Amino acid sequence: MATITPLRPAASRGGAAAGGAAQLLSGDALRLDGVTRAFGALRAVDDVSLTVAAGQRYAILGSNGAGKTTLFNAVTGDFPPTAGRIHFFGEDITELAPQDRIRKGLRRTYQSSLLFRDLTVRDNLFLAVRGVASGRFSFLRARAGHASTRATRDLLDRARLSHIADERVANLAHGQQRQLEIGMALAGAPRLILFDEPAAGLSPVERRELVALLASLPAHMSFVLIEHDLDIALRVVDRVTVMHNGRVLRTGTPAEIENDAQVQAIYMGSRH
Ligand SMILES: Nc1ncnc2c1ncn2[C@@H]1O[C@H](COP(=O)(O)OP(=O)(O)OP(=O)(O)O)[C@@H](O)[C@H]1O
Repeated sequence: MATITPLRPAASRGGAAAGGAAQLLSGDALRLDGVTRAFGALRAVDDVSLTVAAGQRYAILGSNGAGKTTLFNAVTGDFPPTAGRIHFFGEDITELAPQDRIRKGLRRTYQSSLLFRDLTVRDNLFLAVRGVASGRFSFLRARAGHASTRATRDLLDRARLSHIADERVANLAHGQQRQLEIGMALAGAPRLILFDEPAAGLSPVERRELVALLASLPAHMSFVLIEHDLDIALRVVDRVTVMHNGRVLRTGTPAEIENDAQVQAIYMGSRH
């Protein structure tokens, strides 16, 4: 297997060299202690413990049904854990409603698109900005120069979509739609974003654009990525957890995971 070089090693982002950003990068963004989610007799997530440091980029790998999306649902509160605790920047959020987790700076994207297909790229981002700001979606147009309009312009830049700002979403290529979903997750200064298979269905060119977009996210922003494409996952993250049958099989650096015999046997043998 080819050696994969991370685009931005963790050491280049944190520590004293980061100056004012160092404070933002201290501590843990997310800590899971024995998180379990049962559906009847099935333990879709079974006693998972892991820590995502502030500013860290993290990947969850695993074959179909390993429990990756269920783990995201436990963190966001969509399907709260049936056992275990979740801490977000030091605060226990296990019992919080999903909307309250969003207010604290937690975001996610979904495997299936939640975009408004008949609206433009700009309007989708505008609604995301307004939704986060007010705690609900607002269809009122802000006047030009309003903070929401400025924030929308900033998101267009961040998501690398300024050149198609006024295009209807229905007319976008699949890769551009996934970029837009990432742009919407960036609304309202998130502290941690959970990306659920952002590269699914993308062409090789679109995958390169996605990797560049993820690598360009602000250094203080932590993210956790579910990804089947190992090359993408290992290029953009600092740390990896491999899940199997709801449990943690292995946690380590991309290089450790890449060279782990058990991971290769269980995960890479079934990779698609
Ligand atoms: N709402 C639910 N009710 C019952 N079972 C569920 C529910 N959600 C997930 N499961 C089951 O939990 C297990 C883990 O599913 P999950 O979607 O978390 O896996 P995954 O690793 O994300 O898989 P994939 O890569 O295919 O998305 C599966 O057996 C699935 O059928």
